[in-house]
Formats: sequence, C-alpha cells, structure tokens
Amino acid sequence: MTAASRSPKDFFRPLAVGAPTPLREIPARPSRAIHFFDPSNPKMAAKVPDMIGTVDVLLGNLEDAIKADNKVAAREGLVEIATSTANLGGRSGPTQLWTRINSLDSPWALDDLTTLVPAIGDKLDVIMVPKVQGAEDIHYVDRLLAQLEAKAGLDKPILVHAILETARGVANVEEICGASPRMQGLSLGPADLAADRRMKTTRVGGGHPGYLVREDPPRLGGVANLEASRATYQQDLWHYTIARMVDACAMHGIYPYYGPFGDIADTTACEDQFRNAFLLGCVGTWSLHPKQVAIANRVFSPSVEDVAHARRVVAAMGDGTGAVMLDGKMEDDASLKQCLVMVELAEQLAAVDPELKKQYDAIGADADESEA
Ligand SMILES: CC(C)(COP(=O)(O)OP(=O)(O)OC[C@H]1O[C@@H](n2cnc3c(N)ncnc32)[C@H](O)[C@@H]1OP(=O)(O)O)[C@@H](O)C(=O)NCCC(=O)NCCSC(=O)C[C@](C)(O)C(=O)O
Ligand SMILES: [Mg+2]
Repeated sequence: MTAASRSPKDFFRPLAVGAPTPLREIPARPSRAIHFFDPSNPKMAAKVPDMIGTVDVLLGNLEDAIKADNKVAAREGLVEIATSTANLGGRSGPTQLWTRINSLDSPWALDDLTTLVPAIGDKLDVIMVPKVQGAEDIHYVDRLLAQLEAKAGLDKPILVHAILETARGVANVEEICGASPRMQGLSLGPADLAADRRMKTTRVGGGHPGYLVREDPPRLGGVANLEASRATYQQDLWHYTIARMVDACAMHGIYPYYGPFGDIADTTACEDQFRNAFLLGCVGTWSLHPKQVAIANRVFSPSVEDVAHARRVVAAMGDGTGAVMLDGKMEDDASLKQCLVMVELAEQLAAVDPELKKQYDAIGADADESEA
C-alpha cells in the first residue's frame, strides 16, 4: 500500500468537508534540534519562553517519559504554554511548536487529539505519532485531524511526523512516508525499536562497545599470529535503519531525523552520533536536555569551510554543466548538486540564526577580498 491507496487525483483532497487543503510540498523549515520538554513539569515549562529563538523546535511531550498520573496535566500544560507564550509555533516565528501524542493504542491518544486541535491547532506545526506500524496508523490520524481541523475552522493543515520504533514500522517505512500529504518526516525511536527487535542494547540510542569489527591478525611467514593484539573499530548500530529512513524520506519529499541520545553526560559520543546522521542525510535530531541543543545546532549546520567550498564550486561551475578542476579535484554537474544542497541549507539556516548568518556572510567577504 502506498500513496496509490488513494487515487492520485484524490491524494491532495481534504479528508473532511471544510478541512484545509493539504500541502503539495512540505516546507524545509530549520529543525536541527527538536527539543523535548514535559509540559507537566513546572521547572521545564518555565524554561520554554527563554528557549524561543535559540532552538528550532520545542516539542511538548505527552507520551513515554510522562508518568501515567501526569498525562492530563501534560496535555493541559501544553495548551497553557501554547496559548500564553508569544512567538511560539503557528508557521511563523523563530521556533516551531510540535507535540508527541500518546500511542494510538493507549487510553490517551484520542483525548490528546480532540483536546489539542480545537485549543491550539493554529499554533501546532507538527504532531509526532509514536510507534507507527504502517500506513493504516497515518490514515487514521489523517482523517481524524481533517475532521477536527474542519470543526475548529483551521486554515492550515497540521503536519504529521512518525517515529519508527517497531520492526513492522521499519519494514513499512516507504508506505508510512507516502501515506498522506501531511507526512512531514520520520524519527528513529532506538529504545522501543531495540526492544521490539530483541536487540541486546539497553541504551537509548548511540553505539555499543560489543558491536565491532576487528583487524585481521598479522601474518608471520604466511601463518596468522592469533596472539597479536589487533585494533577493533566500533560500528554504528543504527546505520541500517537511518539509511532506510533517509531513502524513504527523500523519495517522498519529507525529512529524516536521528532521535534521542540518552547518555546526556557523554556530549562527545552524542555529537558523533548526531554527525553520522547529518552526514547520511538527516536534517535534525532530538534534544532531551538543554545542553544537547547547542550540540544539535552545531552539528546540523554545515561548517563554514563546507559552505565556503560549496560556494566556490558553484561559482566555478558557471552554467552548471561540464567539468572543472578545483584544488586538484574534479568537479562536475553532480558534485555541483551536492554543493547546492550545502549552500541552500546554509541559506535556510542563516535566515533564522543571526550568529550563523554572520559566519556565512564573513565567507562572502573573505572571498571578495581575496578576489579584489
Ligand atoms: C533526562 C532528564 C530527566 C534530566 O533531568 P534533570 O532535572 O535530572 O537534569 P539537570 O541536568 O539537573 O537539569 C538542569 C535544569 O534543566 C532543566 N531541564 C532538564 N531537562 C530539560 C528539558 N528537556 N527541557 C527544559 N528544561 C530541562 C531541569 O529542570 C533543571 O532545571 P533547574 O535548573 O531549574 O533545576 C530530563 O532532562 C528529561 O526529562 N528530559 C526529557 C526526557 C524525554 O523527553 N524523554 C522522552 C524522549 S526519548 C524517548 O521517548 C525514546 C523513544 C524515542 O521513544 C524510543 O527510543 O523509543
Ligand atoms: Mg519510544
């Protein structure tokens, strides 16, 4: 089942009379860090207003990590924060507002949607749906959101983001991405996914020292010396899943994200894991603690060096066809496209991040000076 489960002519029709028309393209809004907070936790909630403008997305979490007794308080807390905080969400402003609702089989998901859409549907940019198994989960949310949007008189559709955290979800990743024009992106849910797959890691994201490859033994006179010490290289447990997500998202014009890194204290390994995801094609990640925001913002913004190089290639390639030599390397139509990915991302980020804009603009000034 894919987008073709609705005929192409019907795919972009609203699913309820009076619901807003679905978007044809999902806007590429900066979302380097999706920062999770518990709206029922007064200390965390108090930090939200000061984070606006410093983080691309604030996400009021209603699902796992919120105690069962606090589910209603979290939902109500999110409504309160969204209505009382200026410049948060609503398709404009520096910081988007997302939520993660409870899973569709839980006692809370229906009330999450029927409460949030009428109350703050105009502020909510994206609803993250956990434990998505297949297109049927997205179809359910899609129709219900259309009905609620129509009833609330909303003029813009709320987008949907799925977390891949079951083996079935991973197996169905393409149909999930193509299940609705609301689909904005995917995140990895490494903890639930590890449990569902019966993987043997108990960490929330990140690597594992046991998952490695070992160098071949040295050979003496053709005989392997199995006593010699040999280097080992830790491998990335999540490479396969992230790579599948990146392809499925790119194919459907939506955006892949890493997910949570639970070892808050290990900022170095966190940065490495985020960077792997960035290099593979992800546009952002989650932040669980304020100190992970800066890591995500740094990693998911192209470096000044990369942007400078990309701009030089674009300039050297003229009309974009043919091949040229730059610093001893061949550049052509295809490497130009890689560079345009970098340049376009830099422009999008510079539009929301004044500090980054200064750094990227300084490259232009340097290049002008060296040409003068
Ligand atoms: C890890 C915890 C318990 C450490 O919380 P702490 O209070 O012990 O940490 P701290 O270092 O002492 O905190 C310093 C200050 O920052 C505040 N603070 C701390 N965190 C935040 C935050 N996120 N946003 C805003 N403020 C925050 C905290 O309240 C404190 O405020 P204070 O200075 O006034 O005392 C805490 O950071 C936390 O609860 N973070 C969010 C956890 C979360 O959302 N988990 C769910 C997502 S991961 C997941 O679900 C898996 C997945 C995808 O489903 C799957 O793989 O299957
Ligand atoms: Mg989970």
